[in-house]
Amino acid sequence: MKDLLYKVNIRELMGNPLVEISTVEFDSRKVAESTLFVAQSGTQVDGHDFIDKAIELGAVAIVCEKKPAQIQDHVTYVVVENSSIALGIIASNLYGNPTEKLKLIGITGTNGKTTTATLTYNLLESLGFATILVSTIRILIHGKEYPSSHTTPDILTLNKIFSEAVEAGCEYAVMEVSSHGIHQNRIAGLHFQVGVFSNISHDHLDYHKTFAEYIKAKKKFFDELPKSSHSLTNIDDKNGIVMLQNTDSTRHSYALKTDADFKARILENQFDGMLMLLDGKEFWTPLIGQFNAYNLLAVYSIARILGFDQEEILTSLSKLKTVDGRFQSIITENGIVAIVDYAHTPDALENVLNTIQNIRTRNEKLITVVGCGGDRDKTKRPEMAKIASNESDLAIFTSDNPRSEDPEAILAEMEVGVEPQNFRKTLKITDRKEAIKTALKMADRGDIILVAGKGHETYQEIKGVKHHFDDMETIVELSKQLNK
Ligand SMILES: CC(=O)N[C@H]1[C@@H](OP(=O)(O)OP(=O)(O)OC[C@H]2O[C@@H](n3ccc(=O)[nH]c3=O)[C@H](O)[C@@H]2O)O[C@H](CO)[C@@H](O)[C@@H]1O[C@H](C)C(=O)N[C@@H](C)C(=O)N[C@H](CCC(=O)O)C(=O)O
Ligand SMILES: Nc1ncnc2c1ncn2[C@@H]1O[C@H](COP(=O)(O)OP(=O)(O)OP(=O)(O)O)[C@@H](O)[C@H]1O
Ligand SMILES: N[C@H](CCC[C@H](N)C(=O)O)C(=O)O
Ligand SMILES: [Mg+2]
Repeated sequence: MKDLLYKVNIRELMGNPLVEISTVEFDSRKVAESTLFVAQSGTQVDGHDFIDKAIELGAVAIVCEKKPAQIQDHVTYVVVENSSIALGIIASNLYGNPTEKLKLIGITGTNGKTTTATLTYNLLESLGFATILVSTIRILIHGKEYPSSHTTPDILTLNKIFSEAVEAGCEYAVMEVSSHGIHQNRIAGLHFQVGVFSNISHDHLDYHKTFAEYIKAKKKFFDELPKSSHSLTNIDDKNGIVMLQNTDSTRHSYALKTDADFKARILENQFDGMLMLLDGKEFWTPLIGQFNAYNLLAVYSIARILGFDQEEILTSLSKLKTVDGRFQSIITENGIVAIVDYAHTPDALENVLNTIQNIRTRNEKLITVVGCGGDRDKTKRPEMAKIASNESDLAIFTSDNPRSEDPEAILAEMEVGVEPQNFRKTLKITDRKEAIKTALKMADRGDIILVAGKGHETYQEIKGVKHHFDDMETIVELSKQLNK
């Protein structure tokens, strides 16, 4: 117990500090013999209410913020100011402080985290360095895949997988840092070498309540970076400079539109790739769209900050392919261009549609199939419907993951955003497969179908139940069936 508490800010300790601990848990349902249980207050319940339950199941030590009314003699109690921060330090001690042995890069921002993190991982691996990736889609330890349940997992899981990465010989670690993760101290105690900010726009206001609070959550990540680390920000974003205002780390910037430490420009943008001028050098990439120019520039800047050579980075970077469900496209037998993209925020949807607008000839139809997730920020709904109907020749509104909500009610909230002149350009088809089928039926050779919102996801959650669903798979299957 004493070893686990090293560097924890203790207010009061009752009982034996030398008690033998077998494992640490923050969920009473997972407690077994000799567990140290950390009670945290949450968004649904308060972990302090489960202290007795944890002791019943075998907990021998408790870390908490409030001293329980009933103290049990055989149990050690440690009162701290903030138990989720204490949990971060304990988790790191438990697993031998793995992030001190890795060069850890954390990426935050509303959009582009998965893309930037995955491309950074792919770049480092292709440069010959064993790396771990922690992302929304998957966790990869030097090529070995593990499932991922959150964008930023809890701090015990993080330390566990980082310690496995150290064992597997990894030198670098790349992870997505979500605003929920920062706010809930899921990254407490991690030793970051580089912190990256991509952008901030409308999302998660159901959780953070105001945009100012959302910005504050993201900024906290940079405020807490140590002096020895580096921070990198996109200064084309209105809040890019704000993020680094109070950081002790060494600051770096990137931009397409303004002067910055790392600069790039798009020279040509087509459906099969982009020609860019990156830090003064011409460079071809199969990735598409301005948002990917930002992502690639961020990856390049990270690699430069880590000390890699420009030529070496560009050679490997130009070989990197798109990330699953991020502007993933196919051309069907009959020449329809179908694009699957994870755009699930107004900003992302606008970016993807603008990218398509910039490349298309306008002799073809653009059909967008899109929905909005249930139990998530409701203010996104009318905005996304407005953007889709404005920018497309036809917008089909359908279900994303309704979760516990009524799918029809979500669609009704989306439709509020459609401007009167666009009414005739919209359709509402609740069943996502039917919606995709209709889009395919209405498309002819050369037309473009964008299926947005679910990207790589392989399920659809309706009334709390997850069913198998894969946008790309559905498109391929239906286009064959319909001879399209
Ligand atoms: C709203 C939210 O973020 N919730 C996360 C949070 O749970 P919570 O604080 O609400 O937990 P709670 O249910 O109130 O319980 C409080 C405490 O009591 C404990 N407890 C609870 C019940 C019990 O019987 N015994 C017990 O000990 C819990 O373990 C917890 O420590 O902490 C949990 C453990 O880390 C997370 O699994 C959980 O994620 C939920 C499932 C979730 O859906 N989160 C999403 C919104 C999320 O985090 N998304 C971001 C990405 C967003 C993005 O950028 O797009 C992510 O990083 O994935
Ligand atoms: N740099 C960017 N700026 C704006 N939009 C982007 C950017 N990169 C990607 N997008 C758009 O946002 C979508 C999500 O991208 P990505 O999965 O990389 O973001 P994320 O930040 O990981 O999202 P999440 O928070 O859901 O994990 C993409 O499918 C694309 O439409
Ligand atoms: N990480 C995001 C993903 C949203 C993806 C979208 N398909 C949805 O289900 O709303 C969230 O949990 O808000
Ligand atoms: Mg992500």
